[in-house]
Amino acid sequence: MTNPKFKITPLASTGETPTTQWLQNPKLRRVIVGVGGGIAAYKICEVVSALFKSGVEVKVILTNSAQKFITPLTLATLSRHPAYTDEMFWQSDRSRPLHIDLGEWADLILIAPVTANTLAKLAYGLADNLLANTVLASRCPVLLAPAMNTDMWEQAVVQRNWHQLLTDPRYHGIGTASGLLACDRVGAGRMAEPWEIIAYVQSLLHTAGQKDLAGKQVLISAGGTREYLDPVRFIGNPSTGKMGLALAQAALHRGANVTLVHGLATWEIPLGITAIPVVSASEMRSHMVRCLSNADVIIMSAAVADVKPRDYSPEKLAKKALPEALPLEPVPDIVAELAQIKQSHQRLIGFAAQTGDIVKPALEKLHRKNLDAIVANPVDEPGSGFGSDTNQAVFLDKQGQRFEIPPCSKLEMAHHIFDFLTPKLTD
Ligand SMILES: Cc1cc2nc3c(=O)[nH]c(=O)nc-3n(C[C@H](O)[C@H](O)[C@H](O)COP(=O)(O)O)c2cc1C
Ligand SMILES: CC(C)(COP(=O)(O)O)[C@@H](O)C(=O)NCCC(=O)NCCS
Ligand SMILES: [Mg+2]
Repeated sequence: MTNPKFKITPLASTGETPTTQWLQNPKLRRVIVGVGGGIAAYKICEVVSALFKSGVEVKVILTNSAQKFITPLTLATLSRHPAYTDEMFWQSDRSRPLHIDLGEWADLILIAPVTANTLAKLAYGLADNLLANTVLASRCPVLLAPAMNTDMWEQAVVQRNWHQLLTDPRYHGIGTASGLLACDRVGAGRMAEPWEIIAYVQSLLHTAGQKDLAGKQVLISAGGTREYLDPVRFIGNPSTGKMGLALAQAALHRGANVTLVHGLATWEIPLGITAIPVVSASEMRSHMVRCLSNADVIIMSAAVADVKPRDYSPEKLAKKALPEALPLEPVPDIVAELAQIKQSHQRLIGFAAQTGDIVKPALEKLHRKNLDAIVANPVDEPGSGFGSDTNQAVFLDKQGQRFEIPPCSKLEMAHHIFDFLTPKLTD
């Protein structure tokens, strides 16, 4: 059965987790979801449903233990395919072994939750069930999202298996979060959330699992800055940092080490990203300058307030004490300063949020601030700019190359930018 391409209505934002990022035209679209026997398996129903709705074709394999937690019927119904189990693995009415068919079919295998048991099997190449056999009978990328009790996760043998597996370029790992576990412990071992897993899958379908940013340091600024007049009033802008978040996710999923300096993000930070929250432009400046020396790629997608109130009152000003005209002064021009102090091998990309003609002012900013490239972003078009989950842009570089990024998810736009930049990076 083929999967009709559904038109996706973006999920409503809760303001706490980023909404799911969709790729409109993933190059690859066949995903096997392998489910291990852990309580976090309950979250995989949402992943399977969301992937199906995004136009991805999904087939699910459940281990015997997974079936103690969720049923094959649920996952068969959500994926619109049979849910595959060890019982089917041993059936004698097939013309070809099931694990060979499934292994050849898959563009990507997601295993979530990965149990300590399945991790050990994968690390040692054991193959005593349908899932492990399918992994060995395929060559596509494998994305692992482990979940377990903290003591289990922190066992030397489990950590050894985890790190061992990730040395194989085929494997991508999301790692675990710290927080409340089902055994009431608070610690490491929580599975990544569905929105993180889904974005990772979408990225790997775009890149075919290429870790083309492995060993690279990517420094990104995101979100709006705030310049306070007193403790309750500020000059700011509507930037939510979603574009910077998408850039950070795309770079992470391509193997980079990512540092994200962000102004007041309302969303959770994905696992694996080093995040530095800031409020004002001068705080953002000091972190960007401090982190600059290690970076191979620097992307300034933050919307920095250009000016700040000249005077700051540490006490809330009474309404009647507010001045009629607010004296302003400029804030540091972060991108211009980074352009001045960066070395020639470092690539600096700016963003220009524009209305009306987006190209002319962006080109002017590219040259005036001596950037390597600029992303001209029409903030007055529907479905692009501040707060939206989609975007569109014109990418311009200082060599005069130019390409248009049509309306797409911010994650997809981030991948278009890295598709262009990455081959040009020096080793
Ligand atoms: C209630 C319960 C919860 C469990 N949760 C986890 C878990 O979160 N992570 C894990 O690695 N194992 C967990 N286990 C143990 C696995 O189910 C067990 O190791 C099983 O053999 C895993 O099989 P599989 O890797 O084939 O799915 C849990 C077991 C029970 C009974
Ligand atoms: C179990 C759960 C998915 C619950 O998540 P939730 O608090 O978001 O509902 C999360 O705590 C998790 O991923 N835990 C790791 C696995 C675990 O707790 N295993 C059982 C410990 S014995
Ligand atoms: Mg500006």
